[in-house]
Amino acid sequence: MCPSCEPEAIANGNSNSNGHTNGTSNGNANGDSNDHPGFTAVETKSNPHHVRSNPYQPVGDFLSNVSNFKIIESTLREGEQFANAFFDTAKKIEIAKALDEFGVDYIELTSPAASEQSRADCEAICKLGLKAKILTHIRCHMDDARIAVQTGVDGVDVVIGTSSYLMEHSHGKDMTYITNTAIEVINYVKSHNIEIRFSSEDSFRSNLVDLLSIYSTVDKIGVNRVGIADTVGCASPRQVYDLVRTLRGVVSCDIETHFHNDTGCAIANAYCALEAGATHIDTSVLGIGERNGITPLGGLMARMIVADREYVMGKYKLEKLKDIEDLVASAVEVNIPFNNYITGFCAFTHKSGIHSKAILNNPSTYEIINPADFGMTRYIHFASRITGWNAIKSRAIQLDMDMTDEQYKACTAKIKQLADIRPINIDDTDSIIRAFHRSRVLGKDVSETILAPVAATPDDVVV
Ligand SMILES: CC(=O)SCCNC(=O)CCNC(=O)[C@H](O)C(C)(C)COP(=O)(O)OP(=O)(O)OC[C@H]1O[C@@H](n2cnc3c(N)ncnc32)[C@H](O)[C@@H]1OP(=O)(O)O
Ligand SMILES: O=C(O)CCC(=O)C(=O)O
Ligand SMILES: [Zn+2]
Repeated sequence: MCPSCEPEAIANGNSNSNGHTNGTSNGNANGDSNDHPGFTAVETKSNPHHVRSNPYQPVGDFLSNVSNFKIIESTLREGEQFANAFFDTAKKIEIAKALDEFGVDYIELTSPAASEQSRADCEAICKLGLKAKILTHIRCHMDDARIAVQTGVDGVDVVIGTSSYLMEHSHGKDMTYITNTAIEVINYVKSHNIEIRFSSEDSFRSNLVDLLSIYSTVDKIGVNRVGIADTVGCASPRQVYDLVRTLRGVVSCDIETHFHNDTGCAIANAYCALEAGATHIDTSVLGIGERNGITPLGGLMARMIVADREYVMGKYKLEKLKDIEDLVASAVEVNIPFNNYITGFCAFTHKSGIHSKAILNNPSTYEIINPADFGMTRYIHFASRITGWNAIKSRAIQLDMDMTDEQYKACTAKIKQLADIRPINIDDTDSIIRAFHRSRVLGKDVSETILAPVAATPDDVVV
């Protein structure tokens, strides 16, 4: 974050120019994605948000788990499948501890069959004594199962593809073989008193009868969970709802769901799965995973806090989200996207005059999420041609420059005059406010030194 955007610095009017010319930076190669040039942290008249009855509140449904779900955090499994990911042992431990502190229910780790170091890391994380249960993710194969149960994990997630694509081109096995092997692997893992989940890879391109038949079989032999996976990201929320609701009527065990984001539905699909009765959602930090990844932890939190704030706030340490995202972003060498849920640099920045005025009166007007719930700050952007006088008034008051409403409006017109010529920043706006206040309110001469930095040409700004 740039020094000029520190809330304290802004609140006492000591903002510094950082050389940026506008407030629409969307991050750069230096990881400098949190700049807020021209923005100001604001105290609003009503902060925190008003709680009003919400006409879009989830429809009451006794099968819905929108207010009672668990997170299987897979940054250390699915996330390791992200193109840029390499986590050494120390980094895996740091991430596992951070996720545990955040409050995720499960942490899923790469198969110990993947490599000797993967196995050793799995053992090391199991020995940390975290509150979260530790899972590892294996193929539906006895060789993998034998290694997994020796690692000290609390549970094993078994997966095998059931779509014709995968049965033909990946493992080459038919449903009879899959069912028999699944039964053998499940019974073996269960005999070690370890949690067991059975999942069909590529569920949404699998035959529905095949799916329900194998889930019913594994449910009867006592799996803890079955999993539905949208491996290629093809499912729509409605398809998810239908499949999960159907499955809910077939099995009595928990239902885990896993959604890839190829078509941008990963969060919506997770939400619909919960509405339909799924119990567990797979996430990864920033959504990292194969291709463009899966349901992001932060995005899921954003969605769920709107549905049931009390449940989410009571269970997860939301103020730790940004640190976890920074940790993972740096480990895999990416920037946090400018439009990231909750933590993107402009997630709580209000720019247009109409929005800013209403936000200053009551943040619920244009915010569905209270940034303070995540330890984040709300900003008003007040350095552009679309800034209104209410925003300028709030900035002037922060700077201790009281004026009449007519003067604020005239001052705003001066700011717009310059902003029509070139992008302006926080210093430009502040200089105009100061110069305007000095000349119009205090009746003093405005020296060139005050006007110089703000003017595109000496005649641009005349107060
Ligand atoms: C959709 C997902 O994300 S599933 C999870 C993906 N995770 C991983 O792949 C974990 C990391 N993987 C690895 O390290 C390796 O792939 C290993 C160790 C698992 C296997 O490595 P290799 O033996 O070299 O095989 P390779 O990776 O080339 O091919 C996968 C093998 O698993 C088999 N296979 C694939 N999926 C499954 C499955 N779900 N259950 C059982 N076998 C499977 C394939 O038939 C193939 O076997 P074969 O070519 O030896 O007959
Ligand atoms: O095990 C699962 O349920 C999901 C596996 C996976 O990553 C996928 O299918 O995309
Ligand atoms: Zn996946």
